[in-house]
Amino acid sequence: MDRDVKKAIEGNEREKGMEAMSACYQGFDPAAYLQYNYTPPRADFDRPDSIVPWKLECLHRAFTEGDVGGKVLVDVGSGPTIYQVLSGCEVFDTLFLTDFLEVNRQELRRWLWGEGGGSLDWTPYLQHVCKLEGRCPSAWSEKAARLRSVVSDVLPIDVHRSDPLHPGSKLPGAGADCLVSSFCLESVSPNLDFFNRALGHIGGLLRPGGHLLLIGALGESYYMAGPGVRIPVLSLDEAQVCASLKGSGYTLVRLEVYSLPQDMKVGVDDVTGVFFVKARKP
Ligand SMILES: C[S@@+](CC[C@H](N)C(=O)[O-])C[C@H]1O[C@@H](n2cnc3c(N)ncnc32)[C@H](O)[C@@H]1O
Ligand SMILES: O=[N+]([O-])c1ccc2c(c1)CN[C@@H](CO)C2
Repeated sequence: MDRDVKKAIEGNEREKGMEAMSACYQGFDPAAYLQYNYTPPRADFDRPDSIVPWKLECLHRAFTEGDVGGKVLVDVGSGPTIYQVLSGCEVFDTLFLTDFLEVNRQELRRWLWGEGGGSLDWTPYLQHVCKLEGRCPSAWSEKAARLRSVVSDVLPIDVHRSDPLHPGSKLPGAGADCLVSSFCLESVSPNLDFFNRALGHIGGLLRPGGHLLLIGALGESYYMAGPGVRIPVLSLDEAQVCASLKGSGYTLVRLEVYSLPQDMKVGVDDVTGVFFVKARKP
């Protein structure tokens, strides 16, 4: 087949895949998503084996062990959540939160700068991270103020575009010093080729020597993002995650894996594990 024709077909196939995934996300319900995943048992701060405390511990350690630093932190595919930057906001003074959907960007703005506060009370999260930092949990309002003071903007993003951030919103300087992204790439990629390309696209936002903190689902094929809103997920295992990072040129610093206890399987997805990766872009 003629090379140009093949390329056109491939390009057309990619566009169709992106359109199909975008269509899935039109029903995304931030409040439901938060209820499904960010309330007990998955977010039970009295249970050492709960998923969210595990994620917060991984992030706290990664941001505070001394090798991560700079000015700009970008969270890729923030969704309606802020937990993923509660440690990073103490290290960086310019943060960008990003998401594909306006409903999620609105949810973030409501918590950050709005009156109503948002769909979830993040106070227990702020208190828990204060404890991890050796601070009194009552310092949670100072942490909230810090986060609000360093978030520079809430930006649209599409990881399937070679330049994921819209042209107008260029990052300052040579790009981000650190990227964090949780449950995004595998949840928006129809197949492994999309996943690997998206990993490459977000890598373009990161300066050489910068760090990537990636949280994701293992063994997951779908998740519910609202009543009747079923979103397909690329099912990954640890070996594939490591292979994709290597293929994207990263140096793996650490991979940690959480296996879900039975009572963390609450019927909103079929996830079997969660990975946490700290990697460095050479
Ligand atoms: C499973 S949610 C993860 C939310 C949050 N980071 C967390 O840890 O719970 C996946 C997110 O990816 C966003 N998303 C969907 N398509 C995207 C795309 N093409 N590029 C970037 N983000 C996308 C969705 O809007 C959603 O907020
Ligand atoms: O347990 N959790 O903390 C948690 C949080 C978010 C998500 C999951 C689990 C599993 N599904 C993903 C979507 O692919 C979203």
